[in-house]
Amino acid sequence: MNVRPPSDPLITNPTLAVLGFKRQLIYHLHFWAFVAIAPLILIQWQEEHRLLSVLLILFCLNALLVIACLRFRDTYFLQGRLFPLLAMVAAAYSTSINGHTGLYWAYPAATALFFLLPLGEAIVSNLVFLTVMAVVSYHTFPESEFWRIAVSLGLTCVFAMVFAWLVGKLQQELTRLATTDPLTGCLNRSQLADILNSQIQMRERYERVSSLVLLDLDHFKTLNDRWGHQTGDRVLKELAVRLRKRLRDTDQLFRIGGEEFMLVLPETRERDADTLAQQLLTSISSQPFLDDIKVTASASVAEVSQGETWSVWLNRADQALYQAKSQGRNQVVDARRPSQGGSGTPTSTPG
Ligand SMILES: Nc1nc2c(ncn2[C@@H]2O[C@H](COP(=O)(O)OP(=O)(O)OP(=O)(O)O)[C@@H](O)[C@H]2O)c(=O)[nH]1
Repeated sequence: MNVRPPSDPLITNPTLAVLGFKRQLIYHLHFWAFVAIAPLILIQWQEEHRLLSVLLILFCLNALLVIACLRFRDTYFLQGRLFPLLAMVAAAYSTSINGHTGLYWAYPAATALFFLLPLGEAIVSNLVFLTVMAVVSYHTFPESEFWRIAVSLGLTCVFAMVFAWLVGKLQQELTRLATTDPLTGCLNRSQLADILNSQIQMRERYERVSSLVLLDLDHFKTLNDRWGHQTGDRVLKELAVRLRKRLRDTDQLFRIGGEEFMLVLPETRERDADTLAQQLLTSISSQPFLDDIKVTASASVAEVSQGETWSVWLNRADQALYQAKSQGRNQVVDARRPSQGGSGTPTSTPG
């Protein structure tokens, strides 16, 4: 898991907000576990439980390393795998030699697993842990107590699992809500910079070329005025469906303004993006929306160029779209390259 911390306290990217939450959780679990466990090293050492003391020393060292890596290197040391392993082994061993005083630690250990490991891994680890604890308890405590321990520890695991599962689902749902446009289901602007930047990196590192298409409905204000805002909304919804039908799984569709959409097309040269844009404009103009509303759109195409930033790339596409509008609409204009002077290249107008 990448746990790069958000440097800006006013985060606008939902993915970064979730990473920030996970980072805090990992940080606090390790910090407070360290505070609670460190004194026990001395106590167990004085009681001549050397092996347990060594396990606790390893646990505390791991906690310190995780905290230091998060703080100074923005990485998650060994992906948090050592905490659950050491906590489970130490709790089981401590129960076998200390009885109840060791058993108490099994409860926080079982709970912590669900917040540190991916859910599937946490469930498997906890099943192993429960089995080990059941065997140890069976040999350490009277039978009546063994059942109480098995059921109460099992119930603790179920509660923690349900809670962690729901928090995970809530995170996913909130991220989805924050990254998509509720009307059309397209991506909104929140991840625009990240996604364009990732295409730029593909260009810089692997010479893989992506293009973007901006598409804007023509005279949408007139449509709204004539048919009403709700009908306008339904047209936008239908437009998103038509666009999505024509795209590949790897393409991404954004709604970046009222009636303006952006398509990010990985591994696509300007020529092919232009062909696609032409086909999209034809599919919009040739078939009326909601059965009898005729609509046209204008589009621009821009292939990413060496060394440009996402905002320059988008700005080139914007200029070309402006040109398509000013030249009469219902047409595609290819953006001029940074090295080229003059204006963009108009391509054919759909029939
Ligand atoms: N129905 C609906 N209308 C919207 C929404 N968002 C923005 N609009 C409207 O879209 C219209 C955009 O108008 P303009 O920017 O003038 O663009 P246009 O009329 O399409 O003109 P050109 O782009 O120059 O062809 C405005 O009337 C906005 O109110 C929306 O979510 N639903």
